[in-house]
Amino acid sequence: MKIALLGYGRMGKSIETIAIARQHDIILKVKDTASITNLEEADVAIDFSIPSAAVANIKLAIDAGVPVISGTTGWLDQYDTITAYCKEHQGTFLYASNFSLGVNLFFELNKRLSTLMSGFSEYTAEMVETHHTQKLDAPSGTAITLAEDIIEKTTYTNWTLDAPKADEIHIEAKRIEGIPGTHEITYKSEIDTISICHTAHSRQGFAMGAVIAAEWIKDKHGIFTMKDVLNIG
Ligand SMILES: NC(=O)C1=CN([C@@H]2O[C@H](COP(=O)(O)OP(=O)(O)OC[C@H]3O[C@@H](n4cnc5c(N)ncnc54)[C@H](OP(=O)(O)O)[C@@H]3O)[C@@H](O)[C@H]2O)C=CC1
Ligand SMILES: O=C(O)C1=N[C@H](C(=O)O)C[C@H](O)C1
Repeated sequence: MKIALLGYGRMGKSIETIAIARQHDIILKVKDTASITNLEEADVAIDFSIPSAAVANIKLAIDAGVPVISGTTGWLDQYDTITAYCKEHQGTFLYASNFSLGVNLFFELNKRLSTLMSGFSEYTAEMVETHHTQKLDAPSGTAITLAEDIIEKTTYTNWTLDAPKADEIHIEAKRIEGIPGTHEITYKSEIDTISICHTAHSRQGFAMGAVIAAEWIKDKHGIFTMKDVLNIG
C-alpha cells in the first residue's frame, strides 16, 4: 500500500517505522500543507499534524479522492464541517482521538462504568489526563471522547478545565516531560473511590492502530470510526 504522511513528527515517524515493517511504501512525508502534492498517487493519507492544519490537510486528501485517516487532536469543533465535506465529495474519512487498541477497549470500559454509576448521585466523576510538555492542546482528544461518553450515559452535561459546576466533569490536564499519554477517571464519594486508568508506555499502540486503520480503510467509502475497524462495542 502507498501511504502519504501528512505530518512527520513523533507520530509520523513512528507510523513510518511500523508501515515499512508491514511492507508498505511511504510515498510522501510532509511537514507543511503547501508541500502536499501528487496525493492521488497514494492509497491512503494519514494526518498526524497540528490542530490548525488538520482541516486543510484532510480536505486536500478528500479532493484527491484518497481515503484519509486523522489522529490530529484539537480541531474537533470543525468535525461536522469535515464530515459534511466528505459526504459532499463522496470521500472516505476516519477520525480517532486515540488509535490504540488499549484505549479503544478503555473507551468501552468507561461507557460501562458510567452506565453503572449513573444511578448513584453520591459519587462525583472527575478525570486527569497526563501528557508530555510538547502537546499543543488541552484537554487531550482522548479525554474529550471519554468525557463525552460519560455525558451520554449520566446527568453530567459538560466538561471543564476550570472549577466544575455540579453538572460538569472536571478534567485536569497535567504536562510532564516524556509521558506518552495517561488517562484516569475517578468516581469519589464520602465513603470510597472507584477509578479506572489507561497508561500508554510508548507511542507504539497509537502508531500500530493508525496503520491497521489505514490498511482497513484502503478500499472503503464513507465515514468511519475505530469501532468499525476493531469491531468492538
Ligand atoms: N489519535 C491518536 O492516537 C494520537 C494523536 N496524536 C495527535 O497527533 C498530532 C501529532 O502528534 P505528534 O506527532 O506527537 O506531534 P509532532 O509535533 O511531533 O508532529 C507534528 C508534525 O506536523 C508538522 N506540521 C506542522 N504544520 C503542518 C502542516 N500544515 N501540514 C502537515 N504537517 C505539519 C510538524 O512540523 P514541524 O516539525 O516543522 O513543526 C510536525 O512535524 C497531535 O495533534 C496529537 O495530539 C498523537 C498521538 C496519538
Ligand atoms: O499528543 C499526544 O501525544 C497524544 N494525543 C492524543 C490525544 O490528544 O488524546 C492521543 C494520545 O493521548 C497522545
